[in-house]
Amino acid sequence: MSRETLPFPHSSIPPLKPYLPPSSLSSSPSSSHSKPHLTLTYATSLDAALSLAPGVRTTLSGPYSKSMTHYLRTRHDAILVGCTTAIVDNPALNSRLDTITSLDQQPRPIILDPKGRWEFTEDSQVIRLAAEFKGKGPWVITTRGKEGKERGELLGRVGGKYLFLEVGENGRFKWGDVLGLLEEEGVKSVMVEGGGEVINSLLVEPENKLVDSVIVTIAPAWLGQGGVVVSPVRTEGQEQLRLKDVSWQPHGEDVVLCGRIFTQLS
Ligand SMILES: NC(=O)C1=CN([C@@H]2O[C@H](COP(=O)(O)OP(=O)(O)OC[C@H]3O[C@@H](n4cnc5c(N)ncnc54)[C@H](O)[C@@H]3O)[C@@H](O)[C@H]2O)C=CC1
Ligand SMILES: Nc1nc(O)c(N)c(N[C@@H]2O[C@H](COP(=O)(O)O)[C@@H](O)[C@H]2O)n1
Repeated sequence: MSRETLPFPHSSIPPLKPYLPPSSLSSSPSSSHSKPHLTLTYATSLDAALSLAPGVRTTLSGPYSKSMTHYLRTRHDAILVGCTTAIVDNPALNSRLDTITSLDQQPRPIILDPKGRWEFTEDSQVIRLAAEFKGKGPWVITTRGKEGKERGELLGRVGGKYLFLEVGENGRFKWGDVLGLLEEEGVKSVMVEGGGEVINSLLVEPENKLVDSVIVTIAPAWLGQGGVVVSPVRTEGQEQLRLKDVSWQPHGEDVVLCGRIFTQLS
């Protein structure tokens, strides 16, 4: 798997700015007690697919939008994915921009793993990169009793840790609880990258007050049926879920769509 460095995407930055957390958020310890800024960001095909199939890592972004995503990673305190993504993609979850000079510029990887399914080892990308100081040690959010002792020690050795939450009846964490926990841990901004279950569960949150901005890379490809798709369950009243304050920017062959969520009656 290629782990090349990526060029800093100078021209992408001005149009992204309105959708990003203020740069002072990360560094200011005094701006206390507000929910972390949440940016929902992912790459999709023309038929709303994130990947060809549930267990398949699929490249959608071209080089220009990929650099943009890696810039986004530097602009957030944390980057969050579901455990299936961690298991099947073995992601790095760091920023590989050629301008990175210190670990402070890297986001904290956060993995939602309520059942302790992610069997990471020292060979897992995110662990290896943390050991090499090319990324921060991951925080794994799980439920009490699902953590592993040896894995906890491994996390500790690379600067990561387990965090604990209770799940609701659906076996998932409440997003408000996840953000509350991250706020307690001093996280002021988080980019949620996926996968499908994470994104779809976030998009059906009542009134969608948790997502501050949405940045989606749309690649000029259809993946066909059977893929992991972004398609949230419609809520009572058949509301459309739409974006407002929308902007579109071409990035090579891809388009990057930015906006903020609002709901509208059909
Ligand atoms: N194109 C893109 O930008 C991205 C693509 N992907 C792709 O998505 C696929 C994986 O997506 P999915 O199978 O939908 O899995 P997922 O990555 O969303 O993980 C699902 C698991 O995360 C946990 N989870 C999710 N929401 C939770 C919540 N609210 N509370 C507690 N735990 C929660 C659960 O254990 C659940 O089984 C992979 O094929 C991956 O390659 C993943 C990220 C981005
Ligand atoms: N922006 C974007 N474009 C794609 O084409 C993708 N497949 C993804 N996937 C997400 O990025 C993670 C991989 O990150 P690393 O390159 O390993 O750091 C993957 O796990 C998905 O979250 N994203």
